[in-house]
Amino acid sequence: MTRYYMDRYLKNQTFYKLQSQSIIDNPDQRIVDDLSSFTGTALSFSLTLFNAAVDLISFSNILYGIYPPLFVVLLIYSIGGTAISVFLGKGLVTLNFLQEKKEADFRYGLVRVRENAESIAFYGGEESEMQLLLTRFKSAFENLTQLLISSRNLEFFTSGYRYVIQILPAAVVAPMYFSGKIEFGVINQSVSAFNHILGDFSLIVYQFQALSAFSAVINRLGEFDDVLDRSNSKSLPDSLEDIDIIYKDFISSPVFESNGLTPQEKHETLLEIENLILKTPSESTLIRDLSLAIKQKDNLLITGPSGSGKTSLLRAMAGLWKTGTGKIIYYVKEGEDTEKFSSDVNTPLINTARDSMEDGGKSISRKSGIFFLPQKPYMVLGTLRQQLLYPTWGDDVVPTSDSNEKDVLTFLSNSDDMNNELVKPETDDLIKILEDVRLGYILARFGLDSTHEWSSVLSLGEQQRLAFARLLLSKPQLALLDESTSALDEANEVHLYEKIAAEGVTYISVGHRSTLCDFHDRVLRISATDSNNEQPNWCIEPTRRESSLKI
Ligand SMILES: Nc1ncnc2c1ncn2[C@@H]1O[C@H](COP(=O)(O)OP(=O)(O)OP(=O)(O)O)[C@@H](O)[C@H]1O
Repeated sequence: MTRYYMDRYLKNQTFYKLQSQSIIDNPDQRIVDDLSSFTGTALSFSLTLFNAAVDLISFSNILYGIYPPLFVVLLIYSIGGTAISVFLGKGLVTLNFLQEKKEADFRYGLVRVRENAESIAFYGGEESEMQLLLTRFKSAFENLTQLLISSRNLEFFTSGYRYVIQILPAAVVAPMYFSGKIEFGVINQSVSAFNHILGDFSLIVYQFQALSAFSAVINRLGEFDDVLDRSNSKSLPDSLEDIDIIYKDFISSPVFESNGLTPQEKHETLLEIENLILKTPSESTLIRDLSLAIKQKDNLLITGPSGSGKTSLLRAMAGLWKTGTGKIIYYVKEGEDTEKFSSDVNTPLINTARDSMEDGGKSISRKSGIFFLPQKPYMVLGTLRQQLLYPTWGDDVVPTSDSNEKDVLTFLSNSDDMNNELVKPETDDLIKILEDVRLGYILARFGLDSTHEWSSVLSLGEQQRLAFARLLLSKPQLALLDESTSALDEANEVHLYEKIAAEGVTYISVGHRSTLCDFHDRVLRISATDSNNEQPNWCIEPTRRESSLKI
């Protein structure tokens, strides 16, 4: 079940949608704790139910044989008891549900302190953190108090229910003994049979607290399941308003003659954007009517004031945001995704991003030789080698310490071959790449195979260079760089751009620095939208480098 839920959670960028739109609380807790309680409790309840059924069949015969009315009274008593306990304990389901949520919120608060330890320490924010955490803890504690009070009331009833009835079998059967109808041993026999049947009929009363916790778990899992289904469902059509991401065969891409200087050289288009209107999820327009084409080695710089929508444009290109209209067309090299793209040049197979991503839930970048470097460098948990191989050779990110482990837990291993096009780099290649991005010195410090908290032990600039090392290893056709050199000095910035250009990677960068113009051919300037003005809020200009080439 864990594998099944994680699969759907990571498919189609569902984890991103859940997080960015705050659709559901604590999915991690649902996958770890709720699944564990669900399977454990479901198993133990099934066994209890089975035991009760066998018990009931065996002892009903005995009791019914001794005195049938006793059996009927017992049945009525347990039905009444069940109804009262359901009435008394009905609040427990909600309280258990909230308890799970509040404890998970508290735990998440502590995780955030751990993850942002340095920033909090710099701010000296211990007191505020303490207050925030105490608020969360208090909320969980108060809910637990309510839960205990409700449980106590229910427990009073359950105990009374259990003991008050004990006198009944003896009281009913004893006169029969004194009148000589039955033998003495039958009194004991009837008390024992009575108690067994009472236990079987009173399953709900005795297990009410466990059952209410179980229903809270079922509610949380059900809610999670619905959200995952909605996010992954093929049957849900994208609204007509959505941005379409389309893949076409690279061969079908329009061929452009390059700028008059080298007429014999031809450049294929890698990306076309047609009439794109980009909106935030809250529907405010960021970019109006954008159309552009990116051909090979035609590097574009996107600039504009903070908050104008530069990163959002990359989000739309990555398929993370779909709000708006228009088309984003990628021309993918033949063979990059042979099972999906027709080799027939005349009838190139077109897929929307939705269809494409349904196939094993792979992201756009994984499918089509496109590499995104996000604004916040991301360091995976693991060794330096795993940092470098991420995400292109993602199956190597999880080391198996025990060679038998894979055979035993086959259902846990990922059968998808993540990238069979590219040859996996050897140790020497990794060392060379580190030196290429001027990170050779961290090898001496950490080695390739020791595990560290990389986002703490590496500076931001080092993490950005490591991200470039990943890019260079993946050798994509097109790289989308979101302020990915913002923490670097100019010398390193120049060096990295020269490296990716030398690898023949076409790139689109987002950035504010004027020095970036030197590595790009055109600039797309986005300005803030004005609700009174329906004109496009962007323009494309050649950079100084491009202008000087023309002169
Ligand atoms: N999940 C979201 N829901 C609603 N609005 C959002 C969301 N994420 C970002 N925005 C808004 O969209 C606008 C554009 O954000 P974006 O991150 O694209 O800006 P940017 O141009 O890259 O800015 P910067 O240069 O500061 O990085 C901002 O006004 C931001 O507040």
